[in-house]
Amino acid sequence: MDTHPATDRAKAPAPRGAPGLGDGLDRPALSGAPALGHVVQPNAIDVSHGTILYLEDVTVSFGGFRALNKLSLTVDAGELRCVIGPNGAGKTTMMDVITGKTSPDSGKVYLGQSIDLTRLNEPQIAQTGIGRKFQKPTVFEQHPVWENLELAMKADKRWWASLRARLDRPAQARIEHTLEVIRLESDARRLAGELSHGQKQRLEIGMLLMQQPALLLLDEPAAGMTDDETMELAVLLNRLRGTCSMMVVEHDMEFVAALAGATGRVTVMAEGRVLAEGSLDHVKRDEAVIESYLGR
Ligand SMILES: Nc1ncnc2c1ncn2[C@@H]1O[C@H](COP(=O)(O)OP(=O)(O)OP(=O)(O)O)[C@@H](O)[C@H]1O
Repeated sequence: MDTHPATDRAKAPAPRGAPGLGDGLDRPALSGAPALGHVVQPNAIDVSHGTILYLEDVTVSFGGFRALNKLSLTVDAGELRCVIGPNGAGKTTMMDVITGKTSPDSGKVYLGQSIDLTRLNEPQIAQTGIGRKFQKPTVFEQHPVWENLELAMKADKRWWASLRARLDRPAQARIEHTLEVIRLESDARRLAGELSHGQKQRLEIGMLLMQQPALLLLDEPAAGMTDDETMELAVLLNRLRGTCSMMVVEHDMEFVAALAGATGRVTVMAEGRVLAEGSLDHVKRDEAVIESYLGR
């Protein structure tokens, strides 16, 4: 934490304004990440200190109630971070703050070293490369799977210049590659509305991937899935490691175990702050975590 501009401004002062925004062609991307291997971003999010997301002492109050209470947390570039915690711990509120849906009363929220997210509005934050998936899948049900991905790519302004009425070869290749990643190759021509819940969830993740996010926020993506669908989703997210950084809020502990493995960091939130952090084994043994969340 002490290497971040929020605490070490002499080394790398955070610029004023909205860095990396403007004509929609210069959205920053995580430097070093292949982003599905298609577009090289001219302006990378500065992850030179290894941090993609930095929250320090973030407080959000609703009336007199503190949903976030001096929350401090960092996510490393390329990391897949699982966040768990009891109902009302502030997990969704944290994601709302990161994406600009909710403004914090106080605290620092940075993407990389220099992008102060508290100075940006929701659309600007989406342009910085933060993608968010809500619990319920939102796909275009009346359109085929392929078109869903195409529409998602066209929503990304950087592609307007290169996308004509017909997709050029590189654009088609991106869609084909994403179909393979989300394992829906054989469903490309089916209407999205005909897909199972698990397939729709994977399609929506694919739609987010078409926008080449640097950081993906996933809010209970396994909710409502069968066991098989849940494990297939875990395989997909594990495959995305190195492509983008991810933060996954989840209650399903088997899913969390499949994502975190033996060494992945898990954050436990309670009462608007971090209660414990470390490997899944570590937090499972933490007395405070057992008390407030996991039970005996
Ligand atoms: N807009 C709001 N107005 C008032 N209170 C709110 C608002 N949004 C959230 N809260 C409260 O803030 C607290 C944290 O809510 P939040 O949804 O962030 O928790 P959570 O950890 O995501 O819970 P869950 O696991 O149930 O989704 C809760 O007590 C909730 O009732």
